[in-house]
Amino acid sequence: MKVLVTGGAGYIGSHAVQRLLRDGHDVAVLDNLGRGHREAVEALRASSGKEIPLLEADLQDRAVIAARLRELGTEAIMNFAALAYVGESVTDPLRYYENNTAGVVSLLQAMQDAGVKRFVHSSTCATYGEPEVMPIREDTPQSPINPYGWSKLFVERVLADHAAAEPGFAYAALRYFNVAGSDPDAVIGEDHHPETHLIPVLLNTALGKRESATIFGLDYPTPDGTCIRDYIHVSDLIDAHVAVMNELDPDREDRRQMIFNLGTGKGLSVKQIIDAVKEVTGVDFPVEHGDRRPGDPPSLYADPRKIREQLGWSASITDATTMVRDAWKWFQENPSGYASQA
Ligand SMILES: NC(=O)c1ccc[n+]([C@@H]2O[C@H](COP(=O)([O-])OP(=O)(O)OC[C@H]3O[C@@H](n4cnc5c(N)ncnc54)[C@H](O)[C@@H]3O)[C@@H](O)[C@H]2O)c1
Ligand SMILES: O=c1ccn([C@@H]2O[C@H](COP(=O)(O)OP(=O)(O)O[C@H]3O[C@H](CO)[C@@H](O)[C@H](O)[C@H]3O)[C@@H](O)[C@H]2O)c(=O)[nH]1
Repeated sequence: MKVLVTGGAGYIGSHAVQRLLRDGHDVAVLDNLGRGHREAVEALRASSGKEIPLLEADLQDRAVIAARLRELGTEAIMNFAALAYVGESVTDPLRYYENNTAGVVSLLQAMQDAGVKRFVHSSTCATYGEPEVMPIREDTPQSPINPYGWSKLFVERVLADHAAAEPGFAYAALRYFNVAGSDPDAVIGEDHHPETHLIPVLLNTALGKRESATIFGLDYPTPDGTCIRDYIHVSDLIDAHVAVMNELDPDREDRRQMIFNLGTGKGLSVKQIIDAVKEVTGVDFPVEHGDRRPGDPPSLYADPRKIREQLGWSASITDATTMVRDAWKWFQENPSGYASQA
């Protein structure tokens, strides 16, 4: 298939590009490089020997994107482009609604202009907010607790309404839990600025780039007092995207709208992740005990049954050690991250 990957210069999107190329798809990238890395696309070009056209554009450049979609003959879009800092979304909500919500509306209009019918979208478990009952099912009520989560939930609504009005359109909204790990061959990796995600923060500490790491809260109602999350390896996450994209079919009622959680179903605590990072890196870095981070629910993990029952897909990696080991390889080989920092 001819696939456009938006946000393809970012962490998760670049892994999608890599996998789609390996599967023989014709892949192009759209990214405004605001938070992505040209070097990620260059590394993929070098390792694959493929050209990988990079369209440096914003989701809201409707006319430019529509023209490019026609030119490329694009058949499906995987959309990873978004701003994704919860704290920033609280201080600058309009930017999040403009980029993450209005941006996707504009992208859908460009798709409509160019007649592209298949859309796979990055949603998030942040759309559920703080559910009282675990595990989280797809029909668990969605009630975000920050503008980032709302900006993504609004897109789910836009997609449902658009699909209802346009029978030729098929989409998936995939609600990711905590994405972790990276390409085991370390061609590409995870490089956010600033970095706030637990595993890369710990790896930076193991590398000596930070003096210590901090556990945000040890008084949660969990077995070891630290927060529990559902970590899914980025390779598994992308595997699910490919499975879903292959099934999307505007002509089949049961394949026009697919909404799935993407997690392993297994909860891991912050302390368990720290133990895995210390074991994999062999570095006993200092860990401080800090206060709770506002807005962090004690425990979030998926019920991953729906995608297993409907598509036969489930995550193959459920242990923290493998996720950390793969991420660590890229960190060791690229201690300063990608060469030019976005
Ligand atoms: N990392 C996680 O654990 C996680 C969890 C749930 C959902 N998600 C979602 O997955 C997606 C990818 O996350 P990531 O961690 O790879 O983020 P990332 O910041 O590494 O990648 C996002 C990419 O999108 C690009 N981008 C952003 N807005 C754009 C716009 N308006 N036009 C063009 N390009 C734009 C950025 O330059 C960047 O390259 C996001 O939609 C995020 O909300 C991530
Ligand atoms: O230095 C740190 C960083 C994180 N944590 C804790 O580690 C857990 C995981 O935190 P983090 O890696 O920041 O992920 P989340 O806050 O769970 O959010 C991620 O996962 C969400 C979906 O689950 C996405 O929507 C967000 O974009 C993404 O940042 C949380 O309990 C944090 O309190 C620490 O204790 N210390």
